[in-house]
Amino acid sequence: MVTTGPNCSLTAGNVVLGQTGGAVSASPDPLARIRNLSIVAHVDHGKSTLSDRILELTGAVDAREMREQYLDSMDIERERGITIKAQNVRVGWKGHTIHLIDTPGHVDFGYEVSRSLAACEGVVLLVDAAQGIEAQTLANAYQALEHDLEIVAALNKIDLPAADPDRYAAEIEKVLGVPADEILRISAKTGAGVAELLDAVCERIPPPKGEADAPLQGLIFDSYYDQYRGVVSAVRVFNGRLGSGARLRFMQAGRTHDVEEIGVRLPATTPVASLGPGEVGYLIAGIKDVAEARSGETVTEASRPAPEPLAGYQDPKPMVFCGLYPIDGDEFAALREALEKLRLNDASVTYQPETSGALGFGFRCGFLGLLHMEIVRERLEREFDLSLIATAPSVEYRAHLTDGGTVEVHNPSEMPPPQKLESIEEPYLQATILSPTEYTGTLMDLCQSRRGEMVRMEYLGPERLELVYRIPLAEVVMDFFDALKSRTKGYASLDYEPAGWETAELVKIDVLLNGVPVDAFSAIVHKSQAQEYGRRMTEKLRELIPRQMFDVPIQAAVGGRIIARETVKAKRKDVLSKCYGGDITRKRKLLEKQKEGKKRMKNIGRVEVPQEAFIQALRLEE
Ligand SMILES: Nc1nc2c(ncn2[C@@H]2O[C@H](COP(=O)(O)OP(=O)(O)OP(=O)(O)O)[C@@H](O)[C@H]2O)c(=O)[nH]1
Repeated sequence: MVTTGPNCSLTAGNVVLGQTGGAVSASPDPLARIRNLSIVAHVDHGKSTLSDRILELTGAVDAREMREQYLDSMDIERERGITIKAQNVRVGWKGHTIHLIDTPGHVDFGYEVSRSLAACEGVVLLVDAAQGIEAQTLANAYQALEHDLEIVAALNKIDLPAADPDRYAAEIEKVLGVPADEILRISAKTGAGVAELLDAVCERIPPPKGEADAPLQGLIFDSYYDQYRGVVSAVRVFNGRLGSGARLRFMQAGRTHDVEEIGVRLPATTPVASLGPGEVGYLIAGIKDVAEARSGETVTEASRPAPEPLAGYQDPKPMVFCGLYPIDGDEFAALREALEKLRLNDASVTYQPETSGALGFGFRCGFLGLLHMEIVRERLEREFDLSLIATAPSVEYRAHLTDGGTVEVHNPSEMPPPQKLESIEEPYLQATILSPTEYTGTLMDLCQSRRGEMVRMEYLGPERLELVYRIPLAEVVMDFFDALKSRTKGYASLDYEPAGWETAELVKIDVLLNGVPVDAFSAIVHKSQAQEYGRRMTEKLRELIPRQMFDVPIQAAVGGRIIARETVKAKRKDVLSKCYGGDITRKRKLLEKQKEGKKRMKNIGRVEVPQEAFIQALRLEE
């Protein structure tokens, strides 16, 4: 398993790391030798690999026991090779104590990135030496600058034959203003240059500032639920001292809790008596719900509270919604229980019960983004052993009514009828795309076909381009990312941030089977795309719905007007006609099978629709 570094001992509440480690309490200025930093990088540029190498090099984890990507602990993270939950660990390097704060790499978790950065004085900006700057590199660099952090830039993967560090160092200098000769060159895989990187971190990133005697102000920047300990939060102390016996006030949630344990990760969790200014560790305070200890919370002492919380708290708001239904209707209670448990760990998921004529009882769930949605669904299926149908993802709309009221619409069924509607607003994003210049035309085409408006176009070098578009979120949640990748052979990268609301001409489409609307297939789309959506959905359903004893019309309608129609022709033969009379056991088997299949049929407008048809049809966008 894990060792806690060479000569690790506990003194006076602070962890002192010997040999390579730095003593937080031994120095005259306890803050001078602390460095708090985060490694930020575009996805796959090697952040986790570098974290692993640093753990190994500083002796925090024994090389023999090193698992790949030590800090990514969730199964799904490991399989997908992405980091979802921020982790943080304390290591020692040449007399310094370094807190390494691991930030999530995906845009869906942007707010968590921002909170993690608020706990740091600097970042290591890692760039793949064979690919150069990508969209998230820019987003990360801008965020670091916004938080006023020192940027230590490093080109990674210099061991690759395709690496061209000189070229990309020049690119970084031009685009981000970091002098090329200050950019480190490393290989997180072989370990080359990693020691020099740690030296540069200690030299260039400033130590934290803070008042030990002031009232306590600690920033919670991550929380997860542990089934034995309750909520475990990552905390960075800014002022005062967080002591193990304290009664804490969570300033935003307005709750008081007693500290059960505080400690640091080396990376093994190691309790300490207190954490002083500039220090990073974990906090357990008998909390049962992560919503009470969200990222961005400020903790202070109940007996001597700080006059105000630290800046910048924000409630994460779901951006993407979908209905989740158990394939087996009997699993509804199990799904509710699973969602309750999952939410203890992930306060950003929202859910409320809903009923669908076609799919039965389920929940309308809200997510931070598409990847978040996929992860939650996968965790529900995997960790709670459920089989689920998800309806097409949608965004939140604001419907302004003729009587002056406003309704938030998370589901096509909540859309007010056209005669009551004054206008509808939809959420927009500012999307930044980085791509080789040869794809400029096809990318502009794509953005325009998704109702995007160009904000800016800039050359980052002779062969690379930055495109910035304002684009409706609804257009991005569908399959924008896949389309972007396939049109550019995977070379373009995307980052985005919320950019307000705009009025749009949106309509609700209903899909009718034999004259009966099927709520699961309703959608809100832009007027210009209604025809296309209707045509595709009806065509797809014609293929998926088995023939019945009569003709089945499939129609798409907008406010009572039919915009597309297909027909499933009546069948002529029944199943038994295949069995030329003779073999009775075979006939029986066939009838049994048919009965089995029927159990999984839904009856809509006298039409028998197999469960599978719903699943397939809802995959329309893939
Ligand atoms: N050749 C080579 N490959 C590397 C190096 N560093 C990382 N890789 C590989 O690059 C891939 C991505 O590395 P990760 O460390 O998972 O990247 P990441 O930035 O943590 O990715 P996310 O957690 O998804 O943001 C993996 O296959 C690594 O083995 C390096 O220095 N050289």
